[in-house]
This record gives sequence, C-alpha cells and structure tokens, in this order.
Amino acid sequence: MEVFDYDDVQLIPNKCVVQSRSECQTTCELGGRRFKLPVVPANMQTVINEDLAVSLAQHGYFYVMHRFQPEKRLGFVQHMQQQQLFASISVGVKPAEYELIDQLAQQQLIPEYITIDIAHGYSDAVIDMIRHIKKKLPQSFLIAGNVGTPEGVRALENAGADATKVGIGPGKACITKIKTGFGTGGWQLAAIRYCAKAAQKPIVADGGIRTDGDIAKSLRFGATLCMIGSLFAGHEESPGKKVEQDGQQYKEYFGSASEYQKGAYHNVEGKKLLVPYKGSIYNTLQEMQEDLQSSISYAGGRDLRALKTVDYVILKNTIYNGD
Ligand SMILES: NC(=O)C1=CN([C@@H]2O[C@H](COP(=O)(O)OP(=O)(O)OC[C@H]3O[C@@H](n4cnc5c(N)ncnc54)[C@H](OP(=O)(O)O)[C@@H]3O)[C@@H](O)[C@H]2O)C=CC1
Ligand SMILES: Nc1nc2c(ncn2[C@@H]2O[C@H](COP(=O)(O)O)[C@@H](O)[C@H]2O)c(=O)[nH]1
Repeated sequence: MEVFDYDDVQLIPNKCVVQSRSECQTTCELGGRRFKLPVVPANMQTVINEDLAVSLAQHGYFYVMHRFQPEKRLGFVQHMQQQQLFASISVGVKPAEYELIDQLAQQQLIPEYITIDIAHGYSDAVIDMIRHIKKKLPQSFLIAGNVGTPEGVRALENAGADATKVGIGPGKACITKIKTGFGTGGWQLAAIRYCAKAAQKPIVADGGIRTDGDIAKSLRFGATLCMIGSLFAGHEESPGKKVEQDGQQYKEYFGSASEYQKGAYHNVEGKKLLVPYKGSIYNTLQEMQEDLQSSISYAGGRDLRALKTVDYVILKNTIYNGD
C-alpha cells in the first residue's frame, strides 16, 4: 500500500468548464438531506454546543452534537425537532447509552442522525451498539467509528452502520500516536483511500484537515464528508474559552480524551492547545465554500463529483519510517 498524507499530494487541474466559480455546487447529500458543504465541525466540547448546532442546522449545514453532557441529549432531540430542525447526536457504548437509545425509542423521539463516537471503533462494543440502534431506531441514519482499516469499515457496515468514520490519531489535539504507537496519524489521506476502496457506504474523513485544500483532497480519495476540529475551534461561536496571550486572541481547543475533558489523568490520548481567534464561523464557512468552488473548477467540473476522479501526484513522502 502506498502511504502519503495531505501535504504529500497535489491534484492536477483539468480544463475549466464554467465561466465563474460561483457556478460550482459544493452541496453534499447525507442521509437523505442536502447540506451546503461536505464538512462538519467535530463533535467535541470546544467545537460545538447546542446554540451552534441550532444555528448550523438553520443555515443548511450538517452538525453532530457531542456526547459530553449525556443527560441533555434527550431534551436536545426534542428541542431541535420542536423547531423543525434535524437532530444529530453522539453516543458511546457504555450501559447508560443503551438506556438513552431505549428512552428515545419509547418516547418516539427519533434523531435523524446518530454518531457512535469511540476511539477504537473496530470492536464488538461498537458492533453491538450498531445492532441495538438499528433495532430500536431503524429510521436514524447511523454513522459509526472511528476505524482506520478496510476490515473495520466492512465490519461496521455489515453490522448496519449507514456510514463509517475514518481516522485514528490524525487530530490536532491527538496524542494517540505518541501514547500507543498506533493509528493513521501521518498517513490519514492514504487511510481514507484504503478504506474508501472497501466501503459500500459513505466515509467520513475525520481529523488531520489543516487547510481548505485538504477537503478537496479528502473527497478525491473517497470521503463523502470531512469532520474538522481545530479549523473550527477558534470562532466567536465556538464554545472553547477565549484567552489573550502577548496581545493575540486565541480559543482553547482540547481533545475529547484529554484530562480537561475527562477531569482526570487516566487513559489520556488528547491534549489542550490554543488556536487563533478567527471571528464568526460563517466567514470561515463562506471561505471554505469559495475555496471548494475553486477546487471544483480546477477539477474541470460543476459539482463535487468532478473531484472524485482528478489525477494527482505524490510530490514527496513525509513518512520516514523512523530514519
Ligand atoms: N479519533 C481518534 O483518534 C480518537 C478519538 N478519541 C475521542 O475521545 C473520546 C473518548 O473516546 P473513548 O475512550 O473511546 O470513549 P469512552 O471513554 O466512552 O470509552 C468507550 C468504551 O471503550 C473502551 N475503550 C476505549 N478505548 C479503548 C481501546 N483502545 N481498546 C478497548 N477498549 C477501549 C472504554 O473502556 P476503558 O476506558 O475502561 O478502556 C469504554 O468502555 C471520543 O470522543 C473519541 O472520539 C479518543 C482517542 C482517539
Ligand atoms: N486521539 C485523539 N483524537 C481526538 C481527541 N479528541 C478528538 N479527537 C479526534 O480529532 C478530530 C479532529 O481533528 P482535527 O485535526 O480536525 O483537529 C476529532 O473529530 C476526533 O476524531 C483526543 O483526545 N484524542
């Protein structure tokens, strides 16, 4: 298998078929809904909260609410659906999560999207939870992860997942690679390609996106959607704490497996960092849209499909295998 990451690859332009980049469509379909962009802010406590979830849904963007205030999820689904907005929640795999699914089913509160959010998703724990959700809430569109191999993708799809999330350790707040020696950190783009070849259903590329061009590259190598943390954590609407250092403004961004999230230093695989403050998230989303429209025009098309087949070169290889 060829290993490479986002920085190692450049896409090759085709003849342009539009008069203006504004003609290029960046919308993507997932679970029967169409969204403005193939990106979603990560389901992390410093990236998304209820207010931002409402606002993103109202503005036509996909969102996934985090699972770190577990007791609020039932009310959250109710709140979203009362406003005629889609509900998209995260769950884990512990016994209390089974109770939540049972309660939602009993009350006929059916989230339009559920994401199983676990570090090591190629596991019986996730397969059992997929089966439980599909039995109790069959109408919910179910994203399951995270995995990093084709075998993982197939196992979760075969259990009933409607999409799988790929990425073990490429995140900016991640220290999994250092702490465990495992993961797709450093070769996330190749892992997307490797997993997408095996997938029958959509793939979510999770972690490692550092520039808007990386979104186009993810789609080229088989992703339907990109989950992004650090690039979305620095906004006015982001829930992380705003801090000032040496006259510059920042926002706190911490890993979901960090001691800041867990409240204790056990099984820590995440860290805290500061990301530059960037104003409104909607300016960033607008810039992402414009950049992706440009990507589509370079691909020689009018919509995201054009990106899926463009040629590419591997410029260099940043993976030295320990040399
Ligand atoms: N994408 C990524 O690379 C990573 C993401 N994360 C994020 O951190 C958060 C916490 O994740 P997670 O710890 O899975 O969630 P939980 O703390 O909810 O743990 C879920 C269950 O899986 C078990 N578990 C966790 N890691 C492993 C493992 N490596 N092997 C076997 N069992 C395991 C836990 O038990 P026990 O704790 O007792 O082992 C627990 O029973 C999530 O939001 C996740 O997305 C974390 C690390 C990597
Ligand atoms: N290994 C860890 N990964 C984590 C942790 N918290 C979140 N994440 C993953 O990172 C992405 C976001 O990545 P980014 O590069 O866009 O910042 C997120 O969606 C999770 O999959 C963690 O504590 N450890």
